[in-house]
Amino acid sequence: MTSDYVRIFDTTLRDGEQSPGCTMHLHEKLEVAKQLARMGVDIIEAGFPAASPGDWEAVNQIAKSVGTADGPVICGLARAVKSDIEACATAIAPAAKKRIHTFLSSSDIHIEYQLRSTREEVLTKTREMVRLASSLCADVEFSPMDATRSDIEFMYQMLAIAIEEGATTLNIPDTVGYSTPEEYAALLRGIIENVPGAADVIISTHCHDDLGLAVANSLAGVRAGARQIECTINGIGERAGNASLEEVVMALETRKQFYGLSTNIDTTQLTPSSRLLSACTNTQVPPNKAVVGANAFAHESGIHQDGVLKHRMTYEIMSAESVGQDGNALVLGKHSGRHAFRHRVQELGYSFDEATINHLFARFKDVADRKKYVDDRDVEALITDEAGRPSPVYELEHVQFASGVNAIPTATVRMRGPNGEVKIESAQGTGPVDAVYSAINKVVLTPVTLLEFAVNAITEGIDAVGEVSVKVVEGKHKHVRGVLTDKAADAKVWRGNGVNVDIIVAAAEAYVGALNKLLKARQERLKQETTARMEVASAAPGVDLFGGSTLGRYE
Ligand SMILES: CC(=O)SCCNC(=O)CCNC(=O)[C@H](O)C(C)(C)COP(=O)(O)OP(=O)(O)OC[C@H]1O[C@@H](n2cnc3c(N)ncnc32)[C@H](O)[C@@H]1OP(=O)(O)O
Ligand SMILES: CC(C)C(=O)C(=O)O
Repeated sequence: MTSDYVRIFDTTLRDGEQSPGCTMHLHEKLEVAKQLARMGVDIIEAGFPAASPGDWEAVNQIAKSVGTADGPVICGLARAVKSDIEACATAIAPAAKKRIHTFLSSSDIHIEYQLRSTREEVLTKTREMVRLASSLCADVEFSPMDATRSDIEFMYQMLAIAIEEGATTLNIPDTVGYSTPEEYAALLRGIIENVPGAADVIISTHCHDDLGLAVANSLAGVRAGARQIECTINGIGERAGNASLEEVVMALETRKQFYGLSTNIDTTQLTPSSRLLSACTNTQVPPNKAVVGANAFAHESGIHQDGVLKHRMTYEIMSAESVGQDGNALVLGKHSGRHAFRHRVQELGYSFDEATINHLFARFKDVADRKKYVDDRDVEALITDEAGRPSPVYELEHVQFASGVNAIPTATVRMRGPNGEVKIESAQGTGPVDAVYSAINKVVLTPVTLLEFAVNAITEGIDAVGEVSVKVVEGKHKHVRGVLTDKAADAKVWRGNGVNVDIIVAAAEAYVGALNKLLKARQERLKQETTARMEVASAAPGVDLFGGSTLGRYE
């Protein structure tokens, strides 16, 4: 039975629940079933009623509350066993549209070892049990379990019997995920061509992912004429799982011209469904999971980000919004480029000239080299740090330090001074920060008092960016917990901030920042004093113009 419509048969609540650790409580199964209905699946396989009273109850509740006339078909699974089929029939009874799905192995390995039976007995059982199911429900699906490892002629016989006894859907399971797309397509074509009546029933795919081919096999199946795909949210299921619903649906949707097929799925419900299931089963969706993974629409590398900023479709084949994700994301990291960085800075509400962007970008790369994720707070921290920084008197070009248990904390700094001169100094200290500050003091030669030193982690995690803020005053003074106690109590306090993944480097940057502000202010003061003296000198020749303190004295 071919048309251009593919039924989506969701088995999250049956095969999906067979995933180790994915068992759900009744209320969770109900919630998931409601979401599946909202999303527009055609059939919900709600469980295996004979498995336990709890599963019977879950199937029955779903049949009652989700199996409405305009809702999905509610299906239950049953072995080719009378009591299983009867339990299934009673469980699904309240649904407006219902289906019994019964199965029996067709492969010799299953028949001989698992069923401890014979081909003849299996054919008889198929006839009796499909007949029973059909007597209880008009809509019957039959699966020859382990179809892809079965003798093909024998399976044809089994399927023909199932059709004769009323099966309306033939599901062809690749139970152990053994098939390849070409083989699976050939298998389905063979069934449609060779099994009497097969062209008049719905052929269905049910593929497992043991070789990572479940989605590819399912798609090959619909190319070969299948019009039902059995699949699960997030691809959960026995062992490596089933074909993932979101992947098959989006493959059909995105490649509509190629497949020429449609489904009833509201694709914007894919991510909400994935998240609901994830919460109910307490399992994380891998970030790189197609369609619903956190990284499915995240671009980290500069070339891709630049492309996406210029035109989304350069690197996206579907939109994040079309599958219910919040939107795409340009994730800043060490592979990012200037375009993405500038874009993020603008998104954060800042605008800078090209030179500043380039400077910020260089600092960002430095952070990104040492940090796995650079988030908005990191970028904001860099911007704030940059904005509060006057053009430096001293530039900290290099800082290195050594510290440890029973080690003498030692630091070396290389700094460029106001006239472009480079100075290198080393010092020891009580700890690495003290050693770095002592080395900086040896370069700057400006007596100061450190009033406050505070460390703050701006972002979380072991690779977080740290911020150090310091307060200094000019000269050597006494203070108690940052409050000056001597005659300089009203001295101007200079603040500095440093932001870096390395807290010692952040401390060095903060200190140099505060010193620069102090020295800059003094330069300004001196300039004003000089201008005033010049004016006096031109009015009274012979006066000593530079009798007071000078910046040069400290250098
Ligand atoms: C590929 C699939 O996903 S198939 C579905 C798998 N899902 C499940 O098994 C979940 C629900 N299952 C259960 O709760 C239990 O297995 C039950 C209630 C169905 C059966 O439990 P038990 O009676 O204790 O049997 P157990 O599970 O140990 O063994 C399975 C029996 O079913 C038989 N069996 C397996 N498949 C079928 C079948 N399609 N039709 C008839 N009998 C079958 C086995 O041969 C075995 O029979 P045996 O006891 O005569 O040796
Ligand atoms: C019951 C059948 C359809 C099954 O789950 C399988 O064979 O994998």
